[in-house]
Amino acid sequence: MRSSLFSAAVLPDTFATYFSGLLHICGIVIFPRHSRKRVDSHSEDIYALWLSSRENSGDAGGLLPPGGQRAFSCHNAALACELSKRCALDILGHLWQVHPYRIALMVALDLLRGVLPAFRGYSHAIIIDEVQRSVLSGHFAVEHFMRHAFMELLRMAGETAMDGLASSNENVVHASARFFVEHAQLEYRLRADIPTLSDTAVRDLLQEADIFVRSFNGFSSFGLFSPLDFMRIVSLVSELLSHLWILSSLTFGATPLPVILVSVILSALPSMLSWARSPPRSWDSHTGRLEARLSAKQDAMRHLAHSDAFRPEVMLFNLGPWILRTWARARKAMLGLERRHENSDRDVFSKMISQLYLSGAFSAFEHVPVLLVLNSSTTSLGAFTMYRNALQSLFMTSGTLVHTLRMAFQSIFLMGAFSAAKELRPRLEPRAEHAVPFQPSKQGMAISIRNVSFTYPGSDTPSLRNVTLMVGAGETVAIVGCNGSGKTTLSKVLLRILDFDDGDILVNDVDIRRYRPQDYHSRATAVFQGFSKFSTSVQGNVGVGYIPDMRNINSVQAALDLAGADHLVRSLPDGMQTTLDGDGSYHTSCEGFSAGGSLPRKPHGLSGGEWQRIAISRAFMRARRPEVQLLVFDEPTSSLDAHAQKQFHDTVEQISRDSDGNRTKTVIFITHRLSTARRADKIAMMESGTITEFGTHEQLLALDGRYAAMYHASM
Ligand SMILES: Nc1ncnc2c1ncn2[C@@H]1O[C@H](COP(=O)(O)OP(=O)(O)OP(=O)(O)O)[C@@H](O)[C@H]1O
Repeated sequence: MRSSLFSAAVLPDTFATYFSGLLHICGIVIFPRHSRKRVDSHSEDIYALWLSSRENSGDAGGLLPPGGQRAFSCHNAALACELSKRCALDILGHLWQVHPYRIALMVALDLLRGVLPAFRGYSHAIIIDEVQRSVLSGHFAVEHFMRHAFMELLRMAGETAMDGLASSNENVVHASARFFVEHAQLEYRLRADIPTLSDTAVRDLLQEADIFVRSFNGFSSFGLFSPLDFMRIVSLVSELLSHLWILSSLTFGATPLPVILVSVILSALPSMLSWARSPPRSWDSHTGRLEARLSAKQDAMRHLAHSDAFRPEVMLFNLGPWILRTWARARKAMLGLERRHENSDRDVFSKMISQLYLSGAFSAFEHVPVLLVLNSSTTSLGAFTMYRNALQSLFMTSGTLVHTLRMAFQSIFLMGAFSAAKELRPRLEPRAEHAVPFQPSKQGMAISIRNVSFTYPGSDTPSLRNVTLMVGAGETVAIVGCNGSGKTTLSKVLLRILDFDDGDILVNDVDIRRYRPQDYHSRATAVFQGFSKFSTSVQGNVGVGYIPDMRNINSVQAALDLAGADHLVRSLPDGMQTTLDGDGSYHTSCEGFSAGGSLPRKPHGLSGGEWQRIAISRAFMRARRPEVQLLVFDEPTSSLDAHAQKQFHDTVEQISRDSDGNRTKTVIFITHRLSTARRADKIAMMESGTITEFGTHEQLLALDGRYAAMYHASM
């Protein structure tokens, strides 16, 4: 199953190689040889490693639920190391390519910021010592004191500026990382077809991958931890080392003055850089509205990508690239706004004043009363304070480091899920060596179904059993039968929405499995039984039937006219731009999905028949196109009145012929109305998942079987 689902992971670049080597060394040093061997022998790819981590939950044989915390065992640690080697580089490598200097700056600043608390301690100690000296000698040296106070202020300003520089740099890198992971998330979600999604392990994988993506927004179930937060480990380690250094230098009597000077210089440098940055730009109320609209647009696209309800339409009409494009445009625009926002906020002076660590400075003086008590002591109070603070910080930093490492450990498995999801190969996609381009035929699709069987995953009863059906190019075939006899399932198998377990389907004499789904789908159109009702404008609802013409009012109007929905649209308050009350969870104006720029209107409800006309219009958006050779209608007129039904069938008849009256499209429609079925060239009678009778209306009546009985009963 694994080899068919996943393509080979593509790694590494130079940056990746460097980290890979580093992690490999960690693997050799940290983890015992026997646990590494277990990983090597049982896991060939990222998916296997991820799966293995779920199996090792410690529960009696059970799999961890998606998002479940992995136990910190030797085996899991080895898996984490292996996963890091293979996956961390995927994201970091991408970021490195986009922002090499920013990443380098980020690491450098994190290292520096880790050392700052130690310098802060030194600086405070010097001031305290100065106060101690003044009190003990009875002589208050104003110049000395002022110099130290000035140095301290400079240090604080430098520290604040460095924080500002670090956070603005991190924001840019973070925004890129978020774009990268969210784009990848949409891509793998849109790529996953229904057969792939029917695998529960794949669903769990996608769920964990989604948690990972959310961690970039700070919504991870493991807290605010994303791979970028791994940098915090660098910072914490450098802080830990600096405290250790203070403790050892105090213990061995080193002088703190040079350290303070280095601190001041290092702190002042980023401050200068920060001041030299570009001036703030404006941020008006219009931007807020724009931001809300962009955010709604992204939500709408995400919803389309994630929702199972829309999946058949998304697949058939190949909405994936359009969804990705629309989302990416909105996301990029949003990032641009955020950048503007951030720039306008960058009033360095006010930020510096507001963020100055004044309480830290004042805390240095709280020891003065202690000094008065200890005024006979020969011990420097500054050294005593610094020693005590360094010790306290050492413990606090160690605690934070352990906590951060634990979060990082859990995050690695989510990252594994994300990387594996990116490699997910849809089940309907043929292997490259087997794929062939669609073989068109002038008369429409010739379909040959032989002994096809199919059972829905998780079901014991086959929904299709040994189905055999021959549909000639340009023929119209009606499929009839009782509820649950397998008609819809057969139509979805034919449309490559579902796969089949056994048998063969040839389309224009080629195995249907050799056609790429996207290629095949572009040759067909359909009205599904449970068609999607998008909560957007009429234009958007119809336009998704053929994305290139979505914004073309004339094309949309022509499709509405063909479906007899023109009267309906005229009666709506905003005509084609009326927002409909569909079954989506979003009510928003999306690009091409409703009136651009305006706020969402109150959604307008439609009757079942009216919705059906909208769905038929959607199918008609592309039905007339020459490349479309198959029209499938699953109960398209179940809610339409008799006149509308006749009109629909007349239109289909007209669409399926060229100007000379020759058939150019094959039509398959599923219906319970036998009076309608008799219009077809041939009728297939389905019972319990198989075709029991097949022929013309007259032939089936002459057969006097099940169809004849149903027909007579319906008259
Ligand atoms: N997602 C599913 N999972 C499991 N079984 C399913 C699923 N969808 C349909 N089935 C089952 O497959 C069988 C055929 O269903 P299908 O929808 O193809 O019937 P139908 O002939 O189109 O029925 P109707 O005339 O009511 O639309 C039914 O027994 C149904 O319960």
